[in-house]
Amino acid sequence: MAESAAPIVRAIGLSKVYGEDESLVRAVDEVDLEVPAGQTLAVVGASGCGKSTLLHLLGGLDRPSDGEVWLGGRRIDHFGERALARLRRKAIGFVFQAYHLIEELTAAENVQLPALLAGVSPRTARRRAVALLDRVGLADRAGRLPAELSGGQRQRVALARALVNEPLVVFADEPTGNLDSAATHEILRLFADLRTRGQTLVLVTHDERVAATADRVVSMRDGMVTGDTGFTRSGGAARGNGLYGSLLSWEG
Ligand SMILES: Nc1ncnc2c1ncn2[C@@H]1O[C@H](COP(=O)(O)OP(=O)(O)OP(=O)(O)O)[C@@H](O)[C@H]1O
Repeated sequence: MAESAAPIVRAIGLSKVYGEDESLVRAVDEVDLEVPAGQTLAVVGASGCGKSTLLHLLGGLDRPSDGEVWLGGRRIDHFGERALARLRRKAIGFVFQAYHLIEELTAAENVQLPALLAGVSPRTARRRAVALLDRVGLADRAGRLPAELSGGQRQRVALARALVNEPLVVFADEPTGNLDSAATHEILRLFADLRTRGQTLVLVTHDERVAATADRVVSMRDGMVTGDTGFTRSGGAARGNGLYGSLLSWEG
């Protein structure tokens, strides 16, 4: 079908330059990339090669110096700030190494927050949070503050939060970077579950165990893509609801 042909994430000649003259850094240098619906892409490479910058550009957290970013068939790199913020809130889930949970809010409140900000009713937001915390194995921790949770538990809350608006794509930046191997294993199990459900996922990682779970691994050096396994698994079934619901509501 025509709509399944458009990749969820697409970068064309994507570049980000910092500084100028002698201090000029090509953090991302003319990267072309496509991630079809339902695929998991891992981006690997040495520290400073541009992985996080690439992820930030793809997720609309940062603006490219040159090139194009497309999400769900729409070009987003020249969206205004408000449209970008709305897009991030409704159509993208982010998971960061440092969790970025709000310390004053309980696990359930942290998960609900992006839904409330996206205009979902409190009742629905609460229902989604309960279901997602259950899915990540934390139903019994819903009322705890982040400080009362382990690192692995915090990251599972962050993952539940990333999913609360049924995003088109989840971007994860070193999601296991602060975790021990048991907690890493648990996050990998949840990523595997996401793949089964057809969630498109792009993750940046140093960890070979994490990269090994992806359908495709792209390696970077000096801002450029220097290796690419290509997709090794045919695309999962893209979920109807979240996918098209998110698309339709971007500019709402
Ligand atoms: N705001 C900025 N200003 C100037 N240079 C920057 C900025 N952000 C990143 N850089 C530079 O861009 C390059 C790529 O950085 P980036 O953080 O994307 O790399 P990375 O591969 O994610 O590294 P790490 O694995 O250590 O997180 C580096 O040389 C970095 O110093």
